[in-house]
Amino acid sequence: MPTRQEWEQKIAQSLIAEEKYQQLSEDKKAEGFQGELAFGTAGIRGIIGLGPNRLNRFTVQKVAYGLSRYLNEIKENPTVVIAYDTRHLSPEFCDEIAVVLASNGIKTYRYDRYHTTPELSYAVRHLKTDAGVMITASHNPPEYNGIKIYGPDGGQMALEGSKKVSQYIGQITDELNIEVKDRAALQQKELIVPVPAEVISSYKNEVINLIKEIPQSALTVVFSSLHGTSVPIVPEILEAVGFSNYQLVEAQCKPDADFSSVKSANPEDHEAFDMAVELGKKGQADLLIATDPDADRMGVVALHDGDYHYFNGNQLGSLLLNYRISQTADIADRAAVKSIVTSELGKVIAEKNDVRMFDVLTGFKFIAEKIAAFEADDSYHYIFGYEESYGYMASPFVRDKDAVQIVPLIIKLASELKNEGKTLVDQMNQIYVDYGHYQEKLFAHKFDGQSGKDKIRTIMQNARDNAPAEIAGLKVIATEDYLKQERRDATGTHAIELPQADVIKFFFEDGWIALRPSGTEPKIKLYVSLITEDIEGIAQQINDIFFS
Ligand SMILES: O=P(O)(O)OC[C@H]1O[C@H](O)[C@H](O)[C@@H](O)[C@@H]1O
Ligand SMILES: [Mg+2]
Repeated sequence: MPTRQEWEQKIAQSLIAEEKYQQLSEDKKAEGFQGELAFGTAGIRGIIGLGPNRLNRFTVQKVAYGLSRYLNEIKENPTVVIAYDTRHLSPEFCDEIAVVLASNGIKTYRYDRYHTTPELSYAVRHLKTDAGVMITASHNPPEYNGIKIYGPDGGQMALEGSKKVSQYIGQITDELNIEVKDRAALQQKELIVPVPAEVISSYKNEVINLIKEIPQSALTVVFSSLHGTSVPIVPEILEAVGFSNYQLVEAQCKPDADFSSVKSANPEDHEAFDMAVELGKKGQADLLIATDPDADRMGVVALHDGDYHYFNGNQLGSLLLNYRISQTADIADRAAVKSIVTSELGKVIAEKNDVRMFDVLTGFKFIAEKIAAFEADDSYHYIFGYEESYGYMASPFVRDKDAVQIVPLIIKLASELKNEGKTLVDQMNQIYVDYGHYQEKLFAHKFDGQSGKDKIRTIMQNARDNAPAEIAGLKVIATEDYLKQERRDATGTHAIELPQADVIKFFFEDGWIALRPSGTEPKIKLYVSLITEDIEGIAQQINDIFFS
């Protein structure tokens, strides 16, 4: 493996600005050489910088070369489609990946401007390529970028495939000298070609076909792309389905790799809505909607009794699931899919409406796998999938979470409610009455660097070794350890039929908590899902037990 000195001698070819690198502290420089980038929940994600543990031209070429080795092993003349978001170096990384793939004989389609992650998922399916690549770090801070890799179904590559790609990447010993051919010659040979325009229009038509028409109402909306990829495509679709009562947060709807107007371009964070709230208040807008930079996550804030109410991902998922159930009443054998750390409320709603709810591990790739399984044995009709992390998918013309199809869907629901004199908050309260007052709270504790990784590991180990019989006064009636793949309850020990994952769940009479290290950010997460009137109080007590 190249030494740090060899890396520093080639900084001019790394796409990393030398003066920026020289301004870093020695510790920060050294972190770039501690370890290597690896697959997480959603592809490979890392800080842009110099070294094998950073995103730069050489590590991006290495991932591309590993992918090309994998694809050439499994397929004659494989093809790939690549898209990129509005982050730093996304277009440049897209170029580098296209050249490496094409240099290894792989025909590569690439978009010529930024596009959303759901459009990439769709392009894989529409062009029938063998893989897809999306250059993005999704909701992560601006100093990150990343590579999401997709399989032929348009879902993020499943564990088995990503393991093989990782093995090929690991076999590359000299990432500073990966051979590539001349880009112009590759384009000449049509080994690098633009994504046909009809792929873009065909995706939009699929969304329009899902939504049909948004009923006229007095509903008004403020929308923000948080400097990401969802503008112009979301406004174009809203106009196409007859909705023009929206205003864009203009300053935020311009691509900006520094996400300058927000502390974090993540709709999970309430501050991401600050400018939307300011604009919304001027005209008493009913809904404030924001998507994350690659437009696979959506957050919503609703005006109710004169105040703006922030929904969490579980609540939005429950509202949308309930809506999809009402929209698909004529379909038999319906199924919905959620992650194991997503609220129980969705399961109660589904099963009380004769819809089967399936639980999968965190990661939309597992929802995509479930849809593929339903199609393979024609067992169920998928109507909705979601995760508490603000990711939803209604119609499976894509196989990843898709904020572009969900924004018009939530507007359509809100518009229908508006005509009944109701808000999304009224609808949420009705769901609580009908199915149970499930409340959720998420604590995400950030621990950076290697010491942070060690601390997270200790917390998880401690929770396993000292599995409590009671937590904050709640009796533990069952424990699920997804690393051991076993559930323990009063009836004994049972196997968990899901792949291994570093997650522990403690169950109570009225809900559960889960502990899980994040796979996209240096965080450990505590998820609380309980029927309670005081989620803040009980959740804080539980958090203090594990994190004080
Ligand atoms: O909790 P994490 O591992 O950070 O993942 C949180 C979310 O990150 C990404 O958005 C993935 O696409 C989601 O599937 C996942 O739920
Ligand atoms: Mg995202």
